[in-house]
Amino acid sequence: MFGSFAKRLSLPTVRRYSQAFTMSLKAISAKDAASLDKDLMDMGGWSLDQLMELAGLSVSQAVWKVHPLNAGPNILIVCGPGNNGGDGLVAARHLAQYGYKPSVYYPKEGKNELYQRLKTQLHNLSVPFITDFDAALKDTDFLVDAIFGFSFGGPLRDPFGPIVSRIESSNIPVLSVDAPSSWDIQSGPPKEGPGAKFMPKALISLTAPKPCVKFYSGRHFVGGRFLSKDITDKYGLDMPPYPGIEQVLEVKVDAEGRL
Ligand SMILES: NC(=O)C1=CN([C@@H]2O[C@H](COP(=O)(O)OP(=O)(O)OC[C@H]3O[C@@H](n4cnc5c(N)ncnc54)[C@H](O)[C@@H]3O)[C@@H](O)[C@H]2O)[C@@H](O)CC1
Ligand SMILES: [K+]
Repeated sequence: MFGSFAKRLSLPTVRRYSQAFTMSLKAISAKDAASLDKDLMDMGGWSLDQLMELAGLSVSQAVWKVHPLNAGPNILIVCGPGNNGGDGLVAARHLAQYGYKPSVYYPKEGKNELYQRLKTQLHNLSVPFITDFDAALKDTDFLVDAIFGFSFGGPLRDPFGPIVSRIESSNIPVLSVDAPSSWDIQSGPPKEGPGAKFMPKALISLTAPKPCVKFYSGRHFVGGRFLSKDITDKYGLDMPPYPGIEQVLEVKVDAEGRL
């Protein structure tokens, strides 16, 4: 029953503060990532709210590490219609609490009532929901790509093609949540069109890296500290050695970026 579904990333180096040590981390396919989520909720006693809260908290901490407050407070969080977008909404709330000035671009809102509650929380913190994306980009110091995660598939449908193109052609540093949006979860960046040249400055993989990280060459974090041993055993994953109270851990795939 507890088969190993995951592939091994070859010898990523895990940086732990100033200590560097080597470990192996395994990737999880999109199908297994969805199944793992379901297991956590159906059998593990978790609710989606809880998972999203921890995921979004990790995203906010990764922003802090890549783009500390003194590097510029204006963070634009671009949210998609699914749970990846939900992680972005949670992260926006934490970033506001840390003293950043986040704003959210949410061009196609998800239907889940959870997203509406997250929106209410942001309204209560006076976090703006912008509609003029081009104008917002001019005032943005750092961008969080929470458009699509492991359920993305196929060519980008509107309005997201032009949105990804604008992000790609801007010089704004980006943190992508779970996967660079527009990238196939298995086979990485599209050969042409929006996203073909998209290489975010940073990526946070939630739970475990997805296979597309072998095409990725920026700073890479893992987050989403909700795994238990039965789940890591079932999916053949590693428990990331998060130091102390940290919600994120920076990892480095080897120079060839091989899985
Ligand atoms: N265990 C975990 O790792 C957790 C993951 N979470 C997040 O949940 C994400 C997965 O969420 P979902 O399954 O809701 O899916 P996503 O948020 O990845 O995307 C689903 C949405 O994207 C749309 N979409 C898919 N392909 C498209 C295309 N080609 N063009 C336009 N729209 C497209 C779908 O219609 C759907 O609305 C993860 O990547 C992660 O960010 C957390 O929220 C909860 C815990
Ligand atoms: K993303």
